[in-house]
Amino acid sequence: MTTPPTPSDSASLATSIFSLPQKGRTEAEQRLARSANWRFSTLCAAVDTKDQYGASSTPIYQTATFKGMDGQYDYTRSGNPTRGGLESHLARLYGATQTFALSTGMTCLDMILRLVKPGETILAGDDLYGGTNRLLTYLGTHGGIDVRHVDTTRVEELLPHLGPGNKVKAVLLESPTNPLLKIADIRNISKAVKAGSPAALVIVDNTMMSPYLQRPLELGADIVYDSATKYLSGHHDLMAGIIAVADPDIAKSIAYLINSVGSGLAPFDSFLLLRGIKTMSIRMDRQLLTAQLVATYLDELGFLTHYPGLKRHPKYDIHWSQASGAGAVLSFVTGDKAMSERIVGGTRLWGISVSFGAVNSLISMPCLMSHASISAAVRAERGLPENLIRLCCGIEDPRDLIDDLEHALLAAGAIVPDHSYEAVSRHASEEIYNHDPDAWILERARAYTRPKGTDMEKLVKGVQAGLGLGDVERKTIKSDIVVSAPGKVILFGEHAVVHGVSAVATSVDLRCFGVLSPRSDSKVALEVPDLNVEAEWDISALPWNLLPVHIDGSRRVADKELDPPLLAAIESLITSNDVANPAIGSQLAFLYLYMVISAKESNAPSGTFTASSNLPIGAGLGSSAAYSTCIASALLLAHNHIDNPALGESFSSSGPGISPGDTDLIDGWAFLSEKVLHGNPSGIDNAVSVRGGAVSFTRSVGGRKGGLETLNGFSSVRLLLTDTHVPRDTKSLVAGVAAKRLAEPALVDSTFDSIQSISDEARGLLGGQSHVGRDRLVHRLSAMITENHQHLVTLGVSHPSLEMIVSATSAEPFNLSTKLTGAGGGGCAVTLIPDDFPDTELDSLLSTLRNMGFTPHLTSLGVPGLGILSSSGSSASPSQSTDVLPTDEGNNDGMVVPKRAALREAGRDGLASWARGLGPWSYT
Ligand SMILES: Nc1ncnc2c1ncn2[C@@H]1O[C@H](COP(=O)(O)OP(=O)(O)O)[C@@H](O)[C@H]1O
Ligand SMILES: C[C@@](O)(CCOP(=O)(O)O)CC(=O)O
Repeated sequence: MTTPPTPSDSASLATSIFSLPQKGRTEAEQRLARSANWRFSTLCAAVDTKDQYGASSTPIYQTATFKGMDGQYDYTRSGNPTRGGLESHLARLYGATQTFALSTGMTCLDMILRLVKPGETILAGDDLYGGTNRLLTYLGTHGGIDVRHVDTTRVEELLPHLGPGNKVKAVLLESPTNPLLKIADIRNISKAVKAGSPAALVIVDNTMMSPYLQRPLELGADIVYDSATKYLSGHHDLMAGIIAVADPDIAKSIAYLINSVGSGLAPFDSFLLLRGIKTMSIRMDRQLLTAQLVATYLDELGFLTHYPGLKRHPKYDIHWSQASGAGAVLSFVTGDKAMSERIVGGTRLWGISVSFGAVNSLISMPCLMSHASISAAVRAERGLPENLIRLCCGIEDPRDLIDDLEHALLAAGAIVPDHSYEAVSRHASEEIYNHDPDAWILERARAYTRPKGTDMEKLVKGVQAGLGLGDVERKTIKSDIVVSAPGKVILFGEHAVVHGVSAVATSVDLRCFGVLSPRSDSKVALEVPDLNVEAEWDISALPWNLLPVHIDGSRRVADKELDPPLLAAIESLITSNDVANPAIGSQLAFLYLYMVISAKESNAPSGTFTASSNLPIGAGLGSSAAYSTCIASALLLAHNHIDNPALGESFSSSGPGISPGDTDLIDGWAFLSEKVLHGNPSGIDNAVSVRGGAVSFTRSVGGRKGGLETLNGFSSVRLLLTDTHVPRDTKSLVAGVAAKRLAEPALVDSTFDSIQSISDEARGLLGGQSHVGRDRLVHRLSAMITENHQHLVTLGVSHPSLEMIVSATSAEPFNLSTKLTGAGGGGCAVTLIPDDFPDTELDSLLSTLRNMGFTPHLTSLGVPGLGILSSSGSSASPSQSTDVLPTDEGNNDGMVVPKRAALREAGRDGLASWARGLGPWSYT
């Protein structure tokens, strides 16, 4: 590996602004003169601030106008002291006569290209940033400008377009290019253009380098621009662009345009940018070091890697003759688009995002993201591989970045362990890193090899062989399976329902969402960001020998009972140090279902299940049933035990998407998962979550017949759900009621009888056929809510926080009826809101509850049950495991991210719109 020259060794800056006369200088001018020999880092940090109070940081002049007739400033569109301070600071960094700070890098290009008139020609590179390409295309089609793309890595390609009679006004270059890191010889191109077309302007987009590493004005360019959103700002907290020019006449024309259009940078952003610039060189030093390590690592592993810091880069010498660093962006080719998607989706520390230059490291697939606005045909023509991955290094510890990338490469099957390699100890590895990072990275790369061939099956086998699994043929999941299921609110009958009493419940518009995505490394993984769960297991390390003999994997029936030895064996696999109980429950339920539904090791697919929910977890709204429904349905789909509506087997846009037989099967397995989580659940939660709508549910107990009846009169009822935020555990509350029944059978049984009468009346009133008037209906429901709550108090499952809500809502002026819902002991309360309850009082009730520290939710009731995504995302091929998300960023027309990552990142509030944007769903 070559050690590139450090940027601080670079030649001193051009000094046009330092050539002031010696005599009669002010203090500021003297300082400026002395600074002529300062090195770049010093110049970055030493900002000259002119301020009446001597502020050491440039103040923000957040004003549109300035008073008076003869001051330096009058209107911020034309000039502003904060922006002016930034611009003079930048002029020193760029070695420019003048710089301009604008709202984005693209605005810079827009201003510059307004110097080109209709009929004139722009010669532009053929591997340009997608946004540049888009603007050039627009000018070609709407501005009457002749835009020609040429390979700017070859000076001779430009020559035929130059010379007498040509109308070339602008030659637009990037070096290195983005994302292929091609190098243009800026010095020689500038010379050739000056000789052939003296009127033409050489314009360089310097964003990939920043003035720290490359200053094209010193190489003969006329205009340089940078997207300051990248390295100059460094924090991705602002957007800005900089134009730097040497020739005062060009500066005048550009100043005229900026003032006319009003594209100058706002004062606050100018301030932020100035602050970012002060640390630019130290940030970049770390970024360059990491990029060199990552590029060497990928290169050593045998990936075609584009980075001008690699000695074998075809234009290595030219690059280092004009720049003092290789930048923090590199790209590499895997040869397989689906594999690239898996790698990108498999990283954690590398954020999936467009842009670069910030303190955080980023990973992207340019063809799907930053360069999506270039058509696939043009991308192919310009040699931009669809599977190209771009990495933008930040300032994190390079060891963590390599760990994360290595993990993703392994999980994607892009590399496999090399068994001939004898690993050094972790301690030795750290020692090597501390003394010689270059040697360390070579050592890291030696531990792996790339599987031969790019064919998926070979890759899977290669991974398995690498993990010592010989020729085990695993079942594979073809592509992402995406599901969702709602929570529920029990209106009457909780707890009693466990003992055979009927209960009345409805689904609520808060859901759990799950994505089961394929992997090819013989591991199964669970990610539940809401509970900080990120766990993976080697499939071969699961206790397959303990599977009960009756499980053979071919049955279309769910197990009714848990197998305690199997459950205990799974429990022992879950590391429980410092993980909260909900996290353990979610892993147990998943792994248990994963094993019993797979039935045998060879049938167990390698995949990652990711779940996230906008239901409050453990608050009595059925979060566990929604989660259980998601895992059961996703696993059944992976095994083809139920029809996949995405494949059109049972889906029609008008008919029901999921058949009644499949619905019952999912419900059965979801119930088993509920048993893992709760011990002895009644089954009402999963019944409602799977089927949606509203139901009256009776569990079959002691030979008595159970049943499920749909209720259609629910939708008209308004309910308020209030979360106390008091945590509780359904399993122990249910067990507590069972214990009370043993201790006080007469009291508990008579309470159950009373609850049964309430549920019976509610079923009659809400079944849809009741002829009772509206007022009477609401009046009866209110009375029954109050009564049912008292019975739950008798059963010992209320909580002071719930009683506070009951009192607050029943007090004047509200006079409303409230009960706990679900297991109680905290969790949520439900309040009936009559039709004529005034909005003003509702607002006042909501703020009363909030002031008490509770969170009220008004949600829709009786919503659809289990949903399965029917769009391409869950069908045909692994390469479709991504979402196109609309984005406001001007860089691209649509950002594509793996579904799993999108789900993780949607956040509680973004889940519903993420799911809506995915495409059509089939519901039970
Ligand atoms: N979105 C989720 N992802 C993973 N596990 C979950 C999720 N929601 C619930 N669980 C599991 O279910 C348990 C909560 O169940 P429970 O106490 O019945 O609450 P709820 O009344 O909300 O269903 C959690 O402790 C956790 O183990
Ligand atoms: C208490 C119970 O009746 C309802 C479940 O309540 P929760 O949503 O887990 O709080 C238990 C059950 O029916 O399984």
